[in-house]
Amino acid sequence: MTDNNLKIISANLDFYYNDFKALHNVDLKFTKQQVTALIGPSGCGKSTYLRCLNRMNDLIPGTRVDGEILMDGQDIYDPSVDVVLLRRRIGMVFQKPNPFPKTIFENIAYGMRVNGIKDKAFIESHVEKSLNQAALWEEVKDRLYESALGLSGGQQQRLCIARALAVEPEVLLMDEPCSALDPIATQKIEELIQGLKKEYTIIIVTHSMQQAARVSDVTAFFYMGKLIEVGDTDTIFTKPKLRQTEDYITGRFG
Ligand SMILES: Nc1ncnc2c1ncn2[C@@H]1O[C@H](COP(=O)(O)OP(=O)(O)OP(=O)(O)O)[C@@H](O)[C@H]1O
Repeated sequence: MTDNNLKIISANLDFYYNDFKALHNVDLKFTKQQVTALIGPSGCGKSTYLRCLNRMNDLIPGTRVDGEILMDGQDIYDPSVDVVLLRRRIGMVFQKPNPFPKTIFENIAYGMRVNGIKDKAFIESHVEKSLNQAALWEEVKDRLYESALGLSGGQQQRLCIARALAVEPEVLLMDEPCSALDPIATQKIEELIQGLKKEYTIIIVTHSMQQAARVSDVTAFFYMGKLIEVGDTDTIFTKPKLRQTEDYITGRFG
């Protein structure tokens, strides 16, 4: 694999909440147009690691990062980095759908407006494009000016994905995006992830082994703040190298 295929590299990454060291020396690489699943038992540091990738942890007082994270070869923790711009390039979808209490249209248009875009036709076409990308357009095209809060949970989560895509990110971070959804809505999101990976680098935290196996190309197993094993998803689930990984994926612990 050439370095051109690598989107993000973390090297020797340590992370602290005050004196508590939550991540130890994490070395991990993310390839373009691939889905990487982060798995591991509760409290192992999956979400902490995910939030390091777009500097969301900066918002938590008393936190500290050592080591480096490079995106396209550039250190995202360099003091010269514009964090707002960074988060535009690395979008995020959270556990619970969190639409704004605005219309469906405004939820998607919001990011463009914040970025100073005023051209009405441009905004309209991008709202449609983003909703299409998130496989939601057909369901909402006749109710764009109704409140987003009237959508079902699964629709709200797809709206949040559309909102993240509307500012044209390069990477999409998803922190247990299906945990609040029923199996049908979950299936829709999983299909969506498969489609989106053609254009984006996707990193997903999931508690579901089945979900990791279904949607990801690469799986990284974390335990107690350490990256234990990473590899092709098929290999991790059928022939993991380490006993700890095998015990977790077979349900013997966690
Ligand atoms: N804001 C915080 N302040 C202090 N400690 C925190 C904070 N957030 C997480 N931690 C601690 O850091 C460790 C890793 O937590 P994290 O939420 O990253 O794990 P996780 O693998 O995502 O867990 P889960 O699967 O339960 O969401 C845990 O010990 C947790 O208690």
